Amino acid sequence: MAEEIIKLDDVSVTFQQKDKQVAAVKQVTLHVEQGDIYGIVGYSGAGKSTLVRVINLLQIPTAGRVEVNGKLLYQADGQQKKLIAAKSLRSERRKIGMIFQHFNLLNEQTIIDNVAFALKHSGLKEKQIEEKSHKLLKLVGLDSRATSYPSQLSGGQQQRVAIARALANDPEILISDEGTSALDPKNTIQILDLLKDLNQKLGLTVVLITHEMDAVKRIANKVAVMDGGRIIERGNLLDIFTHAKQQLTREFIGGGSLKAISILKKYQLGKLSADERIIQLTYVGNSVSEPILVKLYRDFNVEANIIYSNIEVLRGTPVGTLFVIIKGTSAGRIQALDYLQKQEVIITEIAEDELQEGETDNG
Ligand SMILES: Nc1ncnc2c1ncn2[C@@H]1O[C@H](COP(=O)(O)OP(=O)(O)OP(=O)(O)O)[C@@H](O)[C@H]1O
Repeated sequence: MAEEIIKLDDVSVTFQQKDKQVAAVKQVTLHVEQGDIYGIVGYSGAGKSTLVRVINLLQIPTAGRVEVNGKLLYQADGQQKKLIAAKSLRSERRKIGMIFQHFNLLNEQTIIDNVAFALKHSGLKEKQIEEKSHKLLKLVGLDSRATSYPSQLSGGQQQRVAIARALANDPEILISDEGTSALDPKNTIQILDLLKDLNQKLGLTVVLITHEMDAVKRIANKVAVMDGGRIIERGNLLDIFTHAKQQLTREFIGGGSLKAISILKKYQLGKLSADERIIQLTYVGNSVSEPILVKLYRDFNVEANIIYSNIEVLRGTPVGTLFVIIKGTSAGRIQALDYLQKQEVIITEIAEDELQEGETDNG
């Protein structure tokens, strides 16, 4: 197991507003391993920004423990609160880069000066700062625009500059707080791919806050879903994708399971006879579908009717989902599932009550 570079334990953040308290983060424990691209998704107001601001103590928690890069930054034991000294905090913060939705560049300064600005307190000489700034701009593919001003660049290019600036002090961690939310789809993909590239090239740990699951599907290896200040579900991307337990997680994942369940409900396909079951088959990489289902019939006398099929790409790997009704004797069905498991197909049985309560209409 890689080293845990971010350890938030039992962290709560409560804001005091005029006449009420807002519990933005409630007893959240989140451990991020070095080299992770950890996606944190949730609707607006779920507490994502507040939680990640705790990582570099831009937000001091009300309770809990914060350890980053092996250093204890904050700990609250009852009324006793321990906060790292201001000077050490400044130096620890340099190891944590951050990018935001609105880039936050200095508009009256050139691109290179925007990057150089972050090196002001680095102890480097002017010449070295200039060299390093060029190197950083090269890393994000923008060295040729060094003397341009932010307004002369596209949104995607401006975010690249912000990334170069965030990397100026060679951080171990990069936090992206909705870093692609203001970008069009093409620029979003380019920025996400750049983050993945930096993760691989530099071993940079990335914490990716977003309300767009597609961003997470493209680059994250782990994901946590936040709702009402809590993490309601977490895990590695494929597990969450194939075994989401919470309805909200399924809403975020979208695609496969929600659509299939809505079709099953709409056409009342969930009303099964005693020898039928609905199963979800998920397979990674290689294609399954027809030949395997034919084999179920031939070898185990189990019929399989496809209700819904879908392919998604997770971190560059195609992942197929099939919803099928299988029909056969109990023994035949057991053999069939056993066979599918041996083909490395992930099997999830869909409980009938999931298909009967309430209505979903997701297309
Ligand atoms: N400085 C603050 N003072 C008072 N309440 C705050 C403050 N910052 C955030 N909140 C409240 O805390 C809750 C969580 O906000 P937060 O910004 O962390 O959510 P989020 O999931 O990041 O959503 P968004 O994407 O809209 O920023 C919200 O109810 C918000 O109004």
